[in-house]
Amino acid sequence: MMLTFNSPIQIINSCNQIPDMSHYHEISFNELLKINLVAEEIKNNAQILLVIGVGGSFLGSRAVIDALSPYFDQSDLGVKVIYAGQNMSGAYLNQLLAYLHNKEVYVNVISKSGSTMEPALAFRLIKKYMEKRYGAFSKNRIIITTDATNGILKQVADIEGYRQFVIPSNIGGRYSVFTPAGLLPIAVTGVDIEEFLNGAKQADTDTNGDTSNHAAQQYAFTRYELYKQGYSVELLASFEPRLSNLHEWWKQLFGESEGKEYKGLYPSTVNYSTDLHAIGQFIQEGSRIMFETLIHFEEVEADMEIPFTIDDIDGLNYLGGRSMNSINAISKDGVALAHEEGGVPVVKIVMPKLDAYHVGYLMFFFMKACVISASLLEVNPFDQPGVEAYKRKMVELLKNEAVLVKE
Ligand SMILES: O=P(O)(O)OC[C@H]1O[C@H](O)[C@H](O)[C@@H](O)[C@@H]1O
Repeated sequence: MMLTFNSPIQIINSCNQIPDMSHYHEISFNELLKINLVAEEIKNNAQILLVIGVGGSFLGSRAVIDALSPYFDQSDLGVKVIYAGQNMSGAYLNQLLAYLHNKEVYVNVISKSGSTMEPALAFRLIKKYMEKRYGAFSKNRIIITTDATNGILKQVADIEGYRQFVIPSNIGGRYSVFTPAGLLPIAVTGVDIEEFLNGAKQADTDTNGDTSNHAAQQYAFTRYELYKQGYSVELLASFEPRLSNLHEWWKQLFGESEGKEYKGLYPSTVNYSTDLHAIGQFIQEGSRIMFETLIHFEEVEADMEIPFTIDDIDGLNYLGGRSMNSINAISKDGVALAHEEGGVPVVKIVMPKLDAYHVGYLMFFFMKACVISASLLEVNPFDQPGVEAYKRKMVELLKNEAVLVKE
């Protein structure tokens, strides 16, 4: 991994208290074996794995699956992972049931607390659907990933006798992609989860040491310095469209970890080059509130070469013989130069290859940088009191309404 800064920030201090984060990626041999066995069973018996979860309980697996899957469905691809419980749309659930109709289905309900409204409601509906469709065998097709002892979902799983995976109690949702919450859905799509974990482990090793000036520390300090200079938005950008859900995962990670006590950078994201033709104008010449973090993977599989044509009617023969990825890489450099000139500081994160190992590396790097960054802001990276407030208000409103309807 290479981290470069177009406007280098001098890092004077180093962070002395980076907590040990090895438990975020360490998993026992038996647990890994169990995940791989269940993933194999799902692959052999289903076309669809329906993941029911929201926030940290689905953003991580969706990010990795999307980043490492082909763009277009392939008939021989095996199991397709789809999601529910990440919104409150009745139309979504209605159409989901119709979509599942003639496909073999497994369900993985993922909720750390076991009580989040969106997945709980979706599961109530899907449980009924699975029982109607598979009868007593539905028990084999529903897998629960939750806390080891707490929560309603844990109770339901025990009562119904569903198979269970544990999200360790000391790992919060947005940091849980290297636990069974992320690993089971990822494994089902055929991604090598051991390689994914190896990447995380290496990132952890590379960013350890109290005073060393490693990449996670540099990134965190740069963000902090820019924040102090009045840049209030960080724009995460990448050049491979299938990374757009990695952006969504990053958004939750940094947004929920830092946005509290009226502090924090607002995490925003763009996909290039698509968004250059939509929001590029604002970035170049709009309010000077943002800096940009560009992610680039040097090697992406299945590249294409630009063909020569005899007439060169479109005038593009000067690019003939070049690969699309190499042009994409130049566009990244062009973006960085133009935005820098327009007053947008640019941080570049360059990864050698888009594969399980490097995606694991990058995600762990971000997790570590996020914890350091929150400590610079002096906020707790592991809680989300603001979200709890929304949940309480919603339940209050729903309960009041229920009383009114009864009266
Ligand atoms: O896994 P769960 O307990 O259902 O939580 C799912 C999500 O719920 C809330 O929105 C929290 O703010 C998130 O941090 C969490 O990831």
